[in-house]
Amino acid sequence: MPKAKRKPKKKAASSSSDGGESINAGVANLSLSPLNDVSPLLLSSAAPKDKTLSFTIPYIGPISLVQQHQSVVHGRGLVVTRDVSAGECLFVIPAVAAAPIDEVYYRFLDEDEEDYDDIDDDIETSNNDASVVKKDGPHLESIAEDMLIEQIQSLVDILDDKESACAKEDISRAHSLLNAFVSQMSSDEVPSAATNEDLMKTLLLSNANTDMDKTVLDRETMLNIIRRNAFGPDFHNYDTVATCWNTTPDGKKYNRLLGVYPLSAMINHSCSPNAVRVFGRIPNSSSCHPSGSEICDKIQGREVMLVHANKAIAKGTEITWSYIPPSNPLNERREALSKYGFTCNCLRCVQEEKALTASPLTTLGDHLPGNEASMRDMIQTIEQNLSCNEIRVSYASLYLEYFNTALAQSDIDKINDILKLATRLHFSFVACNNACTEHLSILHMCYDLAGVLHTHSLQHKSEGAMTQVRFWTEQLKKTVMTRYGNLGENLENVRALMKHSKLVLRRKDGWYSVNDKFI
Ligand SMILES: C[S@@+](CC[C@H](N)C(=O)[O-])C[C@H]1O[C@@H](n2cnc3c(N)ncnc32)[C@H](O)[C@@H]1O
Repeated sequence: MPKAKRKPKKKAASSSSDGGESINAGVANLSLSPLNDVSPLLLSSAAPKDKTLSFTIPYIGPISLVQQHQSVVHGRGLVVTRDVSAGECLFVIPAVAAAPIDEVYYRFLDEDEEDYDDIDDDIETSNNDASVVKKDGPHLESIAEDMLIEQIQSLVDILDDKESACAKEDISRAHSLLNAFVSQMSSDEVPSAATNEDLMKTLLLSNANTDMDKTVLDRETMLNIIRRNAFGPDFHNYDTVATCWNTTPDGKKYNRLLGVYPLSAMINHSCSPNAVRVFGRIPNSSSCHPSGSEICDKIQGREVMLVHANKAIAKGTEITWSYIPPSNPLNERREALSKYGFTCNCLRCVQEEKALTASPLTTLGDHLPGNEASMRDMIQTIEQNLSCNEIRVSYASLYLEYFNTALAQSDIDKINDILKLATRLHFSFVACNNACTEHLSILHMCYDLAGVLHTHSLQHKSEGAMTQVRFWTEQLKKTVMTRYGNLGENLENVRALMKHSKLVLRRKDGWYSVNDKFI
């Protein structure tokens, strides 16, 4: 199915001077009660089985927002306020505004196609039934964006209606949203206003009673900000979600489509980051204990972003994550990041540049897609001439492609060979990009292959491969717990999460490598 591609979402540079402080003030106002464990949020919409677990949302952990700080790579950024260990939760926040999945789903199924004709030029019709119109990814994306704008508009109306007794939480969300938007505008674009409410009205209300003859944040500007800052679907792009919704009777298995998270927009990029984010839904139960119970009612059933450290972070160090899929070579990452308006000079980029310059092979030749021998040649070149963690991680997609092709006609020698290569790749991921999507893919594959070797050894009464199985179980468990939190140290939870990530990552045609989106 041909797709009209949207530009990747871009995070904008921000030169506003007041946005950071306002958001900082917002953070200070949030509840700071001790967090025991939020990881059950990831597992189901039901209440956690363990009644002793409690958590506080929003949870703001050992982080602080700083501006023009020596340890921050650019502008504002988040730093940790104490030493943090791998897997520790840094913060958990709900979206300030989000496209509610249920409503998007029903609108997706019901919406009159003509409304989206302008952006949707390749609607697929079913071969069997010409009356069934199948809608595609761009169509779905525009529904999600429309709904997000509606949400934003309803928050704005809250500020416009001073008489109404709005919930404290809604007003604070509206202020957060304002800060998020203002922070994405340059200072000369931001009109002067006496109060936040006036500024919000000036920026967003079409009937604003202000001196401005037109709203500054019109629909197009708002869409631009959303596209640069909102977080879209994880694991999947809009096309895969649309396909699932078109083909599965009860296809509404996705939790979240598009949300704005102002605090997260303060995080700068690194190709070798120290943080990773996942999403979960707050259970519809009374088991969350926010500082105000009014907030608790409001956030039940809502999606939250959970951010964990993926390695140990020393006090005062900046928190970073990757804006782009991390397992691309240096030149491709640079090109992708140029759209965000900067060149990354993180340690991984520097090391990779050094390795490529020092080697007689400054570039690696193209491999023939699907050709096992040519992929193997390229991997051999890497292993013999350029072997370092950074290079290996940067060619992880090639390794994955090779593994998938080679495993299609697997024999035991090949499996052993692949496990050896994958072991090196695993440790390179631990060093450069611990617990990212591709890392989990590799680990699931190794775990499965160790199982195959073990079965083979039992059948052939050769030496058991149990040590391999134990090793990969431990590696997988550790990585899952880093990515998704400590899961209450509950092995059942870890298993459930491992099952979940395997389901998402395993495809009919092999292990999944992320091309245009990342999680
Ligand atoms: C989401 S914002 C991050 C917060 C930003 N520092 C601020 O002050 O608003 C993204 C912008 O920060 C800058 N940025 C992020 N990571 C960077 C990096 N590694 N090197 C240089 N600039 C970076 C870029 O201007 C990018 O468009």
